[in-house]
Amino acid sequence: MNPQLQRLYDIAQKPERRIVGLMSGTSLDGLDVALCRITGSGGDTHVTLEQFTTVPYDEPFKDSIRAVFAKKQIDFEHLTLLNEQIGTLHGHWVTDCLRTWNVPADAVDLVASHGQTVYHAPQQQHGRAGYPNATLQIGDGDHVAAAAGIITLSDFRQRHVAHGGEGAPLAVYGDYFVFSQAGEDRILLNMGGIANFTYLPGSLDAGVVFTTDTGPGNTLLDAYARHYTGKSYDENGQMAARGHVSTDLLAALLDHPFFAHPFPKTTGPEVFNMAYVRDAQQRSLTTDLAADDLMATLTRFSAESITNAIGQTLQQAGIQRPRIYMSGGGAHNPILTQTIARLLPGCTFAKTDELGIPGDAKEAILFAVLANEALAGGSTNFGDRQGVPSVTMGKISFYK
Ligand SMILES: Nc1ncnc2c1ncn2[C@@H]1O[C@H](COP(=O)(O)OP(=O)(O)OP(=O)(O)O)[C@@H](O)[C@H]1O
Ligand SMILES: CC(=O)N[C@H]1[C@@H]2OC[C@@H](O2)[C@@H](O)[C@@H]1O[C@H](C)C(=O)O
Repeated sequence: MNPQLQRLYDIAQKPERRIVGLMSGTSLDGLDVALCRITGSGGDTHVTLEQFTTVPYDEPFKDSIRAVFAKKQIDFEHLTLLNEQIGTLHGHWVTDCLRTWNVPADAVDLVASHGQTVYHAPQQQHGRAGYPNATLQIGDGDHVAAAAGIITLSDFRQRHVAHGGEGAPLAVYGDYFVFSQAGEDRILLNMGGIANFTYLPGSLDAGVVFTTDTGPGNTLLDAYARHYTGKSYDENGQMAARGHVSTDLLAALLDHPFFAHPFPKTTGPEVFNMAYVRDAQQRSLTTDLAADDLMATLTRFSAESITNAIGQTLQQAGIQRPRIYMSGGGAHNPILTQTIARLLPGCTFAKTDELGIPGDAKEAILFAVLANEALAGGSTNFGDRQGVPSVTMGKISFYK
């Protein structure tokens, strides 16, 4: 037998696994690296976060990714080169982090690598007859494994798509396994570039767990902060706080087929980008809006699209007063979080940090949990519903 197969078999049988989760999201701020200790699987999963850091991307690297990111037309050679380069870099950064943390590579069982989404194309978005849901992540897992010297699971989204999903949100699985609490209806709201949420019933019934993207989180705020100030985001919502919301522009921003499409649904910067905002400004005759007013309106747009989606879900499911746990970079934006709280007066709010998981680390931890489930779990039945197929995910790369 291939000794690596034996190693994989042994890892699957261990009472406790050490897994490094890697996530690079739509904000392109850097690679989130979470060293996790995981016991159990499925509803018995228990995660201890041992170490966490974000390896920041420098500007040339961000620009290099932006050249192929969420664009219909790109330089295909550049995409091909990036697939290998990102995998190798991510693998080396794992090695660097482990060295900093004084953890030898052979004390780690697995790397769980999300890669970099470069194009997300659910059917409801591309609308092309005869083509399925599709999504593309690059940063090849074989390169991560070879550079880190650790067995790697990667490319998690494809099996979700192969079983009828849109390839996202995947957080629902980790959220259900790690954060479900008997007796408390919970919403786990993640505000990254794109926002999404998971509804976790206090009944713990996997068959009614629900998830969807809601639209933009920070992606438009970041794009315009960069445009106006050269900084990568509107720190603490300072610009938005100075501005006034344009109700005309807000109405135009909310007037898009994505928001009318039934749940669950996913999206990305392929739709929510500066061209989207410019189009809404033209339709609402607000092209000369001041920078602060535009930021205030875009922040309100993110908040309102999030709360509309949560509000509709609560109504449909007959849920009264859930507790909402926020995570992702948007949870650091007080204008965004205060607006959300104002728009959902029946709910109580906290951060996932209160549950022992730092909000900035949550998505990287999620992929460690998915890798754990691929090896040691797989028996949870989420029912035969769109959006949460009952599958495990991740492709295996040996390191030699
Ligand atoms: N202090 C802050 N004030 C305002 N915004 C902040 C602050 N800190 C972080 N952010 C926002 O959070 C973003 C990073 O969020 P995060 O790391 O969750 O995104 P991501 O993982 O790339 O996204 P996705 O979940 O879409 O993949 C920043 O680009 C910024 O918009
Ligand atoms: C295709 C893709 O990469 N989608 C991301 C993105 O970022 C947030 C939102 O859109 C979410 O659907 C997803 O990531 C998280 C980790 C998820 O799958 O749950």
